[in-house]
This record gives sequence, structure tokens and C-alpha cells, in this order.
Amino acid sequence: MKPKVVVYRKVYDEVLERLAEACEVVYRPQPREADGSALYEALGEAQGLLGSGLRIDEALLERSPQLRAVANFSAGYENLDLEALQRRGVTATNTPGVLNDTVADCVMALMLAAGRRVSELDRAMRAGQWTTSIDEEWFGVDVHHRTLGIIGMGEIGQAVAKRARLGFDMRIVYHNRSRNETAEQRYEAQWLSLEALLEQSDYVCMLTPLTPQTERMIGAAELACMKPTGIFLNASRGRTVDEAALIEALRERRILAAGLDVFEQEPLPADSPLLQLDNVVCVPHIGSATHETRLAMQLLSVRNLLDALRGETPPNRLV
Ligand SMILES: NC(=O)C1=CN([C@@H]2O[C@H](COP(=O)(O)OP(=O)(O)OC[C@H]3O[C@@H](n4cnc5c(N)ncnc54)[C@H](OP(=O)(O)O)[C@@H]3O)[C@@H](O)[C@H]2O)C=CC1
Ligand SMILES: O=CC(=O)O
Repeated sequence: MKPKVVVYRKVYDEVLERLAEACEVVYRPQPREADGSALYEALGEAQGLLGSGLRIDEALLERSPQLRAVANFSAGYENLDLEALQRRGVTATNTPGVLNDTVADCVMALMLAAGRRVSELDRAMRAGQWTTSIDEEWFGVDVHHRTLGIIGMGEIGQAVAKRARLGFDMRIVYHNRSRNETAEQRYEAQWLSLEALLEQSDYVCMLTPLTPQTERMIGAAELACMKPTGIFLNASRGRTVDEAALIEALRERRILAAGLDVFEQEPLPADSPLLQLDNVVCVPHIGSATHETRLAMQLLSVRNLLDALRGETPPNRLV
């Protein structure tokens, strides 16, 4: 008998077709902000679960006694309670790697847009404000030859460092718990303490996973270490930053600008002060959101799930 697999997010047809070759597929796509309750009835007989973002913890596992494998199609996996999964012998996987270049492109877009004020000036033009030749009021700051500080020099961090070093002649500094020799050799990246990185960088980019150690790693004290001309970028998770402190620093112009792909609450509430600040460029968590990359992530999650259900070790096993 084919194992029953519940898919809880919208996926490409090709993904459903691939799954259906080996599994009985129950397709229950629900928006990311839904609480999962519409899914619960399908979970009773599920042996596999595929999607991203749903909190998978003891309470959900309690409802899914047959579950053997959980496949996240995302690099981040803070939605998974790995200890609970391990206790129950459920294999869990994510999809790192295939999205590195796409997320790094998005980080560069945020860096360029924040530095050169692309969104703000686009809004000004549309409002009919370009009436005379432009002066200093609309000038931005350079990206090339500046210092980029990457907090979390992992797979995506290195893809950002490559673009910044080889394409924009930037100096790369980074902060990890351990040294990244590849980044040091390939991109002349220099390890710094967090404080030194914040003090020396023109652009600071957050790219750690969300963990108990990185939650609110950037708060008022850290933002105060940044240059007043510094630009803060976040493509990790919103909760790695104290968003209220960031808003305050941007509002008071204690830092110059920010480029944000991720937010404490997603979707970002329409009344968020971030949306009122001209020195903020926001995009709605689109780091990996191209068709090619989303399909690659989903197909990798299918491979992970099928391997796990066959009793083989999947390429991206977490537990
Ligand atoms: N915006 C988006 O759409 C996307 C966002 N992401 C986010 O980016 C994150 C990173 O992805 P990826 O590059 O693949 O992950 P990696 O695991 O390859 O890299 C994470 C890096 O963070 C460092 N790190 C972890 N904990 C700490 C800490 N406490 N202090 C300092 N550094 C730390 C690690 O180094 P060390 O262990 O030495 O400390 C590692 O170098 C994901 O977890 C996800 O949250 C991912 C994809 C898309
Ligand atoms: O945020 C996206 C991810 O892949 O993680």
C-alpha cells in the first residue's frame, strides 16, 4: 500500500505528480498564517507531511500517530520541534543549498535599494516631485568598496559575500560562532566579534538561523554600535532583531536605513511603523521566491520525503 502524504502548502503540479507516483497524496494547501486546524483531520493517517512554516510540535505529533517523515521546503526550520520529532522517531528534513543564489540576489537587491534609496525615489517620482534637477537631498550612499558585515556566514552568507566581494569590491567581515575558512580564503572575509563588526560595517546583514541564541541578537545596544551612516539588512528571520528597537533607531536616524525581507510578525501588519519610514525598504519575505528556486526546493523536499519513507537517509536529514 502506498504511504499517505499530506501536503499542507500550495505546490507546483509537478511536485504533486512526482509524489503521486509513490504515495497517496492528500492535498490541503493552506495559507501560511492559518493555524493548522483545517489540517488536523487529515493528519490522523498521515505517514508523511510536506510543506513549510507549520509549527510541528508535540501537540501536532499527538494527532499524527502514523507520521514517519516531515519534509520542510525551506532552509530555516525553527517551525520544527526537533526533540519532539526525534523522540517519536520521525525523520525531519529541510532544503538548504538550492536557494543560496536566489536569496543572495535578494539581499543584494535590498542593499542596493536601501543604499541608493530606490523605493523612496521611485515613490517621489510617482508623486510628481521631480520638478528640477536633483540635488543632495536625493543622493544615496555607495555600495561598492564599502564594508559589508555578515552575521551568519553560512551557505547564503557566502553567496552574498561572493557577490559583494567579486562584484562590488566590498570588504567582507563576518561573525559566526566558528571560523569559516572557505569564506576567508575565497572572499578575504575577516572574522570579527559582533561588536567590532557592527562598528566597522557600512552594511550589516543578518543571516543566522532563528535559535534561542540568535533570538533578538540585534537590539538597541547592538544598533547603537553601528555607524550613523550604517545600513541594516535582515534576510534571516524577523525575530533575530528587536523590531521596536530597529524602528526607533531608524526613526531617530541613529542608523541611515534598513532593507528588510523578514519581520517579527508575518504578514507585516498594515499599521506597522516600518511602512511609514522613508528610510526602510521592505519586501514580503521573498528571499527564495522565484519560480525556478521554489520548484527546486519543493522537488528536493519530495526527494527527502520519499527517501525517508523508504527507510533511506535523505540528503537533508535534520533528525
Ligand atoms: N529570507 C528568506 O527567504 C530566507 C531566509 N533564510 C534564513 O537564513 C538562515 C541561514 O540559512 P543558511 O545560510 O542556509 O544556513 P547555514 O546553516 O548555512 O548558515 C547559518 C550561519 O549562521 C551562523 N550562526 C548560527 N548561530 C549563530 C550564533 N548564535 N551566532 C553567530 N552565528 C551563528 C552559523 O555559523 P556557526 O555555527 O559557526 O555559528 C552559520 O554560519 C536560515 O536558517 C533561514 O532562517 C533562509 C532561506 C531563505
Ligand atoms: O525563509 C525561507 C527559508 O527557506 O528558510
